[in-house]
Amino acid sequence: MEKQYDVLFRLLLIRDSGVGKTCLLCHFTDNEFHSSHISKIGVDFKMKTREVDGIKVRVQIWDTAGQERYQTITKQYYRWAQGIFSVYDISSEPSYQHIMKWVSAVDEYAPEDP
Ligand SMILES: Nc1nc2c(ncn2[C@@H]2O[C@H](COP(=O)(O)OP(=O)(O)OP(=O)(O)O)[C@@H](O)[C@H]2O)c(=O)[nH]1
Repeated sequence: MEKQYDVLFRLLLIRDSGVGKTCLLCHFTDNEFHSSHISKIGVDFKMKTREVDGIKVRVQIWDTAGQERYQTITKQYYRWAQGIFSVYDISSEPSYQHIMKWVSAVDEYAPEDP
């Protein structure tokens, strides 16, 4: 059977509820946009594979719930992420201002060099 990918990257999307993390991911993987907002429970992921210079690169992107009540669960996923995207809503100043809260969480739970 042909190898599906040569390298795998695990990436994570974090930050406040409703900033558009799920939409960003759906657009990247499926080129879709959903106008409804159903708050995520816990975590979910999508994958996309692209060939770069003859190497099949798969990205597995984990989408985390932004609501405070799920933070205990979602922070468990920081530790094995190779990259973390900090997403905010450009039309919401508070969502931008919360950056320090999320940076502190990354410092605490992610590996040294995510
Ligand atoms: N106008 C506009 N609306 C957007 C955009 N991105 C997301 N939305 C809307 O914002 C709302 C929230 O988007 P989601 O992607 O569900 O937000 P989320 O960050 O995943 O939310 P949680 O799952 O609660 O953490 C939805 O109603 C989307 O349709 C955008 O680029 N433009």
